[in-house]
Amino acid sequence: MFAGEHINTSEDRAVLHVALRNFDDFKIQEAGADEVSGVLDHIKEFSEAIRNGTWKGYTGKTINTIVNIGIGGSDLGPVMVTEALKSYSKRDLTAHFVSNIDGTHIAEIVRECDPERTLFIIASKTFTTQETITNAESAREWFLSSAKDKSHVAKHFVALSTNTKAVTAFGIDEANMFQFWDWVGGRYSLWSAIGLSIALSIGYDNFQQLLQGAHGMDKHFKETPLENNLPVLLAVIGIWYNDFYGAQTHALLPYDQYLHKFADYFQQGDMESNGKFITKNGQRVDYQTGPIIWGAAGTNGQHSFYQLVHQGTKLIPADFIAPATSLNPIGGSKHHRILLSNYFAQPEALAFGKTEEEVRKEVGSNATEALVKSKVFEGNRPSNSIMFPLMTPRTLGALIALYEHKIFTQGVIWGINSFDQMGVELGKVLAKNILSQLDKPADVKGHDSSTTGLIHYYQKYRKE
Ligand SMILES: O=P(O)(O)OC[C@H]1O[C@](O)(CO)[C@@H](O)[C@@H]1O
Repeated sequence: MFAGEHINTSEDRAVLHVALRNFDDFKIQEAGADEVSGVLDHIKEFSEAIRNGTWKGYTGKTINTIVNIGIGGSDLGPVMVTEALKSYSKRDLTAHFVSNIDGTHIAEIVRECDPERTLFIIASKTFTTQETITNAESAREWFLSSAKDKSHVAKHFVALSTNTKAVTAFGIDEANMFQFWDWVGGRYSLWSAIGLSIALSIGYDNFQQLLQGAHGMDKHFKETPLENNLPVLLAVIGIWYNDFYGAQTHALLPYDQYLHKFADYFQQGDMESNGKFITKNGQRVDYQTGPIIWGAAGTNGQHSFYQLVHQGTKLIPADFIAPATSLNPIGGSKHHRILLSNYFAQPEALAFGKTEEEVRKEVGSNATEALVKSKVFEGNRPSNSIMFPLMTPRTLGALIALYEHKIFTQGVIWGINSFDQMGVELGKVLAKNILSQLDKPADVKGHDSSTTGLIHYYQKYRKE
């Protein structure tokens, strides 16, 4: 990866998100790698102009709302990071994120926007993604219904993409396009121009700190012997439970409200990378690959799904993640001490459980056998605990890079290509065909009876 070899073999591409946060440390030979700092300068200049109010909207007012329109890697990273670093954000610059093709998503967001003061950021590596382009067109329509004049689009729409031709065809000025390169995978793109909404929200200096933190983890990953290498340790522990103990899922459980989108983010990061049954050589694997990633923040999960984690029939390895210090130490950090007492208690309960003997002592001799058994915790349920001093941009950068390299290491061990995503294509192709058949029942052809029946039902009951 660091050498710039085309390890994304199916697409014949290098995988160089590490080049986006390199700071001239590693020598990387790949077209575009020397353009990274130029794009960072563009991000700096633009984010400062928006934040200090020198960039004005079409009526001369400053921008107070940004709307990132993107999906998958062009959405989840910016959403997760702006939430995680909200404490560092410019509070009078509201950030919204539109991703879903469901019109409700954009309709509800633009309700909260003033066209004179809103900047739309169209984030799409390919600039062909149906959801993003449709949402962007609707945003432009909404904007022009107030602004009237197409020349005003330049003040309110920018693009983050590798596809200059499609961006200019959409009507966005090339000067308002932030470039990146095909060696940046979508789910590894928050470090690139796709991070513009992050820089706008937390400021360029903090964005740089985020990159620095990731770079620190890159160096650790590249230079540390395997037995002390954090991404490698996480990777092999994960493989141990996945491949040798039959664990189907892996839970990400941050005890930090700011990380409430962390599991969503790594659902794509991990499952789109390692959800594959074919090796790089085209063989079908005869072992398990990527786990199902899921999770939720804080103690909320304890009051919903932890019952199954503690006493269910499934083995669920989990990562518990927490900062030692809260950015909101209200009540003299009363909340944080309670939160952390739970963060410490849960892995302990999972590991050591409660024996039948202990339960008997607790419930007394009058308790029924059924009650005794229902209170037993078998224990021996595995978890990793990750703790850091404080949530800062630098720490978050390192934390994200830790998981990125964990996923990469697992992919290498499983012999799969963690950097393509062929599995998302079939659904897209079928949907395109179905879209062309939705108008008339007579057009619905070539499907199984279930699909045909469903489309006919829709055609009968839809109201235009
Ligand atoms: O940035 P783009 O090209 O719009 O793609 C969005 C997302 O779609 C995918 O290609 C497939 O879901 C992701 O890998 C990617 O992050």
